[in-house]
Amino acid sequence: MSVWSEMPMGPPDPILGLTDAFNKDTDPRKVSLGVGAYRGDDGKPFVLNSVRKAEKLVLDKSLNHEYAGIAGVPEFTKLSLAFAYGKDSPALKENRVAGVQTLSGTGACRVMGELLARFRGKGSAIYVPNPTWGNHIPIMQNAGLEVKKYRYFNPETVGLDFEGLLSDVQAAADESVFLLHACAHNPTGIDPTQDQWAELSKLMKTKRHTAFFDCAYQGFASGDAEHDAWAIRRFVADGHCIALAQSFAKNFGLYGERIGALSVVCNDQEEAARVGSQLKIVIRPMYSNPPVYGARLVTEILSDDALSKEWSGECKAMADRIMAMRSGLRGHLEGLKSTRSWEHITDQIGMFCYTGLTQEEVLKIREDSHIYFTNDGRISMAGLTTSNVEYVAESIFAVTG
Ligand SMILES: Cc1ncc(COP(=O)(O)O)c(CNOCC(=O)O)c1O
Repeated sequence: MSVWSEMPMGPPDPILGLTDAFNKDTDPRKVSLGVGAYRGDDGKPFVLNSVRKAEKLVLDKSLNHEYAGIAGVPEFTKLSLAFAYGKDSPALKENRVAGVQTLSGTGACRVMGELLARFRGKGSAIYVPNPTWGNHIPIMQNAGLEVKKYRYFNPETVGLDFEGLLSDVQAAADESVFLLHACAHNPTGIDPTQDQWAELSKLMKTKRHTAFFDCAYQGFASGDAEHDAWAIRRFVADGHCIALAQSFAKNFGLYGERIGALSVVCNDQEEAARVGSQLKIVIRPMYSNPPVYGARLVTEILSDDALSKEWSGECKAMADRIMAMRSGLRGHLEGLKSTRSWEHITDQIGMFCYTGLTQEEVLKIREDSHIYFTNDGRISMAGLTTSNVEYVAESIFAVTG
């Protein structure tokens, strides 16, 4: 008998477990539409040329492998915040934004969860959209917060339930914390319009709520990084002291480098210094300090105008390919004279399409056609290619009519 003997087998992760099942499937027609990672039209992972150039630049510098500080590579964090808030952000110019490098977006969310539990109390609430990225819930629960849901998705219209969202924001106790997806909502692909963001900002100000933006797709949603940061910059301009999680996994294709950032807009420089010190106190005993390589790559790109421009073009190309697959999938389904409306496929934005398929339909498509996507009907659009999009449409049509 050992301390490990009684340990039960845990359930597979709903998203990553799907990839394992796909890998085991031997049917040649199989298609993986599960994990939210970009693939080219060849179905393979895509390394951006701008990243390849950054790799060479970093290599040529023969840098050492010393620890980064607890807060990470300072130049990376500075560039990351300017990327999100804008080069001319008054908040950045006034040095009132506390920022740290984190283990990608997941790490940023967890550090924020821990900070909130520490200063608002274990069991204090955080509101997340219903539905949200599956991992948000265990991240925040494990950090010691109570996860509450606010209405977000309307199954009837397969669109945003903005009235429901507003009334839940109104009904929450004053000074609540709301997690908001900055762009390309995961899993629905449905974002508020700019007018709706503006209205939400006003209401959250009245209620003195704190907005915690999770931004994992800046540039990848619309193809324009400035456009995708609109909500973040509007809230800051409206005077919100927001928190912001950033991920460079998807938009820079740096998934496995675990590069991201967490920042908090404060009232002044002195407050930012205090918040920064508390962020470091959370990080130090969690993982001490972050890996340097991803930070160096992003720094090379964001600090060089030519490389930034090249990156921007490549990120737009990724977004454009996804949009082409949206039109393709919708077009084929309509061409098959499907009885359902599939407009939402092209109305939605970013990595995912929330199809509105039931779990039963998803499992039948998986069974009959060896097409893998999550039980909630979410399709990772980057898994579609010009050679499989028709097959996927036919397989969906076979089940939905
Ligand atoms: C909203 C959101 N926040 C944060 C993250 C964190 O990603 P990372 O930790 O890789 O930066 C992700 C990445 N999602 O993962 C892909 C999937 O849902 O299949 C995300 O979607």
